[in-house]
Amino acid sequence: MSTEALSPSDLPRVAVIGGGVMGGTMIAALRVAGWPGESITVVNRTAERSAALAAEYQITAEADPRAALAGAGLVILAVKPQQMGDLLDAVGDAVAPGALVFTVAAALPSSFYESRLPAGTAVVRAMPNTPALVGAGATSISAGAHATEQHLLLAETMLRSTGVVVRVDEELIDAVGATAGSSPAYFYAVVEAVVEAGVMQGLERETATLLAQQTFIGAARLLAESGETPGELRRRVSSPGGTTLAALAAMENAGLQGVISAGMNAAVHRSKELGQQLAG
Ligand SMILES: NC(=O)C1=CN([C@@H]2O[C@H](COP(=O)(O)OP(=O)(O)OC[C@H]3O[C@@H](n4cnc5c(N)ncnc54)[C@H](O)[C@@H]3O)[C@@H](O)[C@H]2O)C=CC1
Ligand SMILES: O=C(O)[C@@H]1CCC=N1
Repeated sequence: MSTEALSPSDLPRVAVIGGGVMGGTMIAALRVAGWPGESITVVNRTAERSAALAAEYQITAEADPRAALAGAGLVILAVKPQQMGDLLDAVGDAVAPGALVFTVAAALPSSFYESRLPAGTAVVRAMPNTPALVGAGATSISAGAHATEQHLLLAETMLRSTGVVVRVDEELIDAVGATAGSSPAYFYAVVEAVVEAGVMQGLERETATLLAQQTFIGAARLLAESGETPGELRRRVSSPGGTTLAALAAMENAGLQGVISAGMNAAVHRSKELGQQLAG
């Protein structure tokens, strides 16, 4: 399965099981990467969502996961970790010989899949994030026991339109989840907090929202396009004896770094806890 040389007609048929936020994002990635719509089948618990994805991406919606899995060389699993065991117990035996199983679920180790799939099935675990939908994602991939370089290349081919992709050892995937998978939510929470504080300082909510959103988008673009470190860009905002240093000192006194570390520790802890609970 060499991916660099694959033409669209050679790309494996794909079954996407779970068409929610991340399943939809992966379908978008496949289409941008060149997979023809007719080679992609989505199975979702609610038929309305499958039909909406089928219409948006010109793919096939299927109610029966076994029918979708038949002949699929790439299987994308995008259900919640709590839903994965039941799914694999019900249809894992229908995964075609030689297929790559690509999973985006947090918490569950590749051994969880390998023990529920036909012997020797290749598994690649990914930890994507929602900005993948706009080509600005940050995703890690990790090989399971039977996944080869060719399988990782296939995963990278699929993800190439989604932003940055890094390979990590599976033992680090919980750290990636805390750093990248969950991070968009921290960011949105900070934007919300800045808007609330701006309103408390007297701004109209609409004005505070416009200013905060544009500022964060602009700051992110400057970080991406200037080539400077976050520290250097922070210093350029912080005039000696000025307002920004007063704000940053007050935030640090209130425990900014500690709050972020505590949040990320909680994300890693929850992932390990969930993995242990579900793996039994
Ligand atoms: N949302 C995010 O930012 C990220 C999510 N993930 C992972 O992606 C996975 C999916 O998460 P979301 O897309 O956010 O959840 P979601 O709830 O939006 O999507 C899950 C979908 O799976 C469907 N589903 C459940 N059981 C099914 C079954 N047996 N057969 C077919 N469809 C079934 C549900 O109807 C739902 O549409 C999770 O395992 C999560 O850990 C990973 C990284 C980031
Ligand atoms: O919240 C979650 O469990 C998933 C994994 C990373 C982002 N969303």
